[in-house]
Amino acid sequence: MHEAAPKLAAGPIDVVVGILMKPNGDVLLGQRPAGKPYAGYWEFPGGKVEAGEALFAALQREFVEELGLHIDQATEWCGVEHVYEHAHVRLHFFISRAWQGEPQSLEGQAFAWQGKVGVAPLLPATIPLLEWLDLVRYPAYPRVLHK
Ligand SMILES: Nc1nc2c([nH]c(=O)n2[C@@H]2O[C@H](COP(=O)(O)OP(=O)(O)OP(=O)(O)O)[C@@H](O)[C@H]2O)c(=O)[nH]1
Repeated sequence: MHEAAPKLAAGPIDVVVGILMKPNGDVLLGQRPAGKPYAGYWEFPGGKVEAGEALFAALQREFVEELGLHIDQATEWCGVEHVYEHAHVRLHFFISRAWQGEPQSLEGQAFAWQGKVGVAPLLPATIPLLEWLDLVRYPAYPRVLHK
């Protein structure tokens, strides 16, 4: 008799996240709307990558859907993997300093431009990013200095 094959753990879900950064270092955060896991928590805008979709295309799509913004250019910044009780996610964080339009609340969510981030609570996997942001906030990143 064969034993039942062990259930394979679901692989991580790819999520793209965009940090819009103004020249003065302010970044845009949104509050998760009712009905989603962690409703009311603050996050950087973004969402799940669809099957076969390129990361940057997914980022552009999410910003159009959620905020009515067009992202012209973004830099892939860092990746964070996190296991929540509802999902195992692999987050791909981008920084964009080039977009068109003003954010609109297309999903009824609140949003806020923040220098030192003062909104709370933040999604757990996003909390460490706030400290790392200070590394890239003011100079154009990456910046190479010459003698
Ligand atoms: N957008 C965003 N998602 C984040 C961040 N940090 C973080 O852990 N996540 C996680 O990444 C996942 C994003 O999924 P989502 O449910 O918002 O994606 P979505 O907009 O495509 O949702 P949908 O499935 O309702 O269409 C969630 O599990 C969320 O907890 C963040 O800073 N921004």
